[in-house]
Amino acid sequence: CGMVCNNMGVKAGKRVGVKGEIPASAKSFVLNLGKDPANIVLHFNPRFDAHGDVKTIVCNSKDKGEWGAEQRESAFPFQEGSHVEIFFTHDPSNLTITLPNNHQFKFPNRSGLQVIDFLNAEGDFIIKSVQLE
Ligand SMILES: C=CCO[C@@H]1O[C@H](CO)[C@@H](O[C@@H]2O[C@H](CO)[C@H](O)[C@H](OCc3cn(Cc4cccc(/C=C\CN=C(N)N)c4)nn3)[C@H]2O)[C@H](O)[C@H]1NC(C)=O
Repeated sequence: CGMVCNNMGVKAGKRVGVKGEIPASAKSFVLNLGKDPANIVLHFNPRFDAHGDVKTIVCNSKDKGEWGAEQRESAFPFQEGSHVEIFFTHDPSNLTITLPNNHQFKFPNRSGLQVIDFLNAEGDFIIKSVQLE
């Protein structure tokens, strides 16, 4: 599995910037943000070709280990074999995700999580830097 960050202490209004490499053979990658692995406020899952989804961002949440309802985004500014930077910020109601082409979308903060302490990457993404600002 990929990199794991704990105790990040990212409060509402602060931003997390994740830089990483997407390999040429990428099918799918995940960035999870939340409190811990069982309490994910945003499961961010761009799918190049996975689970029947093609070039679709699937987002979800996990509360005490239970998945919520999926939300699909049509914007897909990702290419296999590239370097990207993705920004995440949150407030008590929503997370705002800023994608490489500056496209933004929101995902509800279903748990109302105040502080994002946990970040991990799974699948076809090699984290190069995590910036807390
Ligand atoms: C239509 C049939 C029934 O409905 C489907 O049912 C699936 C199973 O429930 C859901 O799928 C699940 O959706 C969840 C979000 O809701 C998570 O994403 C979960 O994955 C959790 C996960 C896996 N991982 C490891 C990982 C992640 C990415 C890549 C790799 C490995 C390599 C790939 N690279 C290659 N091979 N080069 C490994 N981390 N977290 C995913 O299985 C589908 O969305 C859903 N589709 C729809 C339309 O409803």
